[in-house]
Amino acid sequence: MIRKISVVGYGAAAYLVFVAALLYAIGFLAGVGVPKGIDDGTAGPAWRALLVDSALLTLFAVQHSVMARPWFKRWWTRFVPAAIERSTFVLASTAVLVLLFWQWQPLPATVWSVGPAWARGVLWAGYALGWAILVFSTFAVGHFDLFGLRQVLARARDRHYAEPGLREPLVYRLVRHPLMVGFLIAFWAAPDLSVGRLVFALASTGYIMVGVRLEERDLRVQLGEPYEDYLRRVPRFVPRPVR
Ligand SMILES: C[S@@+](CC[C@H](N)C(=O)[O-])C[C@H]1O[C@@H](n2cnc3c(N)ncnc32)[C@H](O)[C@@H]1O
Repeated sequence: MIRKISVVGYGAAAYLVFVAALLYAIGFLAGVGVPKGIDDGTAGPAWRALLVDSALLTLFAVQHSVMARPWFKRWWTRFVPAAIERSTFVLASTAVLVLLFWQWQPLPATVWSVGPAWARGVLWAGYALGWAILVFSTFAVGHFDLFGLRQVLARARDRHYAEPGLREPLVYRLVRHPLMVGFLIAFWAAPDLSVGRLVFALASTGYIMVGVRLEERDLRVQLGEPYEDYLRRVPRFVPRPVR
């Protein structure tokens, strides 16, 4: 009983800290409502900031790519109980994000600053829309599986947890990676773009381009012909025009 409570508690704690980190990310990029935004802090030499920021972004990409691969999951579930594997992934992602928010070095020089109030309004709306698409897509593809909650609850009920098969709800019928589309919109819809935010947006966009290909390669193996068919029917990022 104590073991089951600990498993559920661990899963719930991992989920809650991740949600907190995601909320912080929204404020961090926008530079509002958080103690330290992406352009805050004392600007040191640009070369040092570039080095530190690139290292932080690389750490996130490596953690996310390696820990999400099936071969890594097979290996480390020999040490970590399968029920908390996803929650531990979520917790590790949060730890890297916190490190990034904390250690990010500002590069505050302006790349662009949009003048007209209406255009700024459109970009702020785009920023909000990007995050909304992202959150909506997590629920479409399986919010509770994605963040490890279904896995810990299955363990608490002595039920077998089976990974969900191919899903094509709502937005996943329009594009294969709506969640990443949400990120891309949020990263680029900036009324004011500093060099630091440009570095963040460029590196994240590059990583998304690589990350989705790794995910698709795994899903081809995992889901077989139905996924091959899905790849043929549904575009990666940009919906096909309605005919
Ligand atoms: C963070 S989500 C991102 C999903 C997708 N790349 C996107 O941008 O919307 C990653 C998880 O979604 C799962 N996934 C992606 N597409 C899926 C689909 N069509 N049906 C079921 N699971 C999917 C992957 O197996 C992976 O565990």
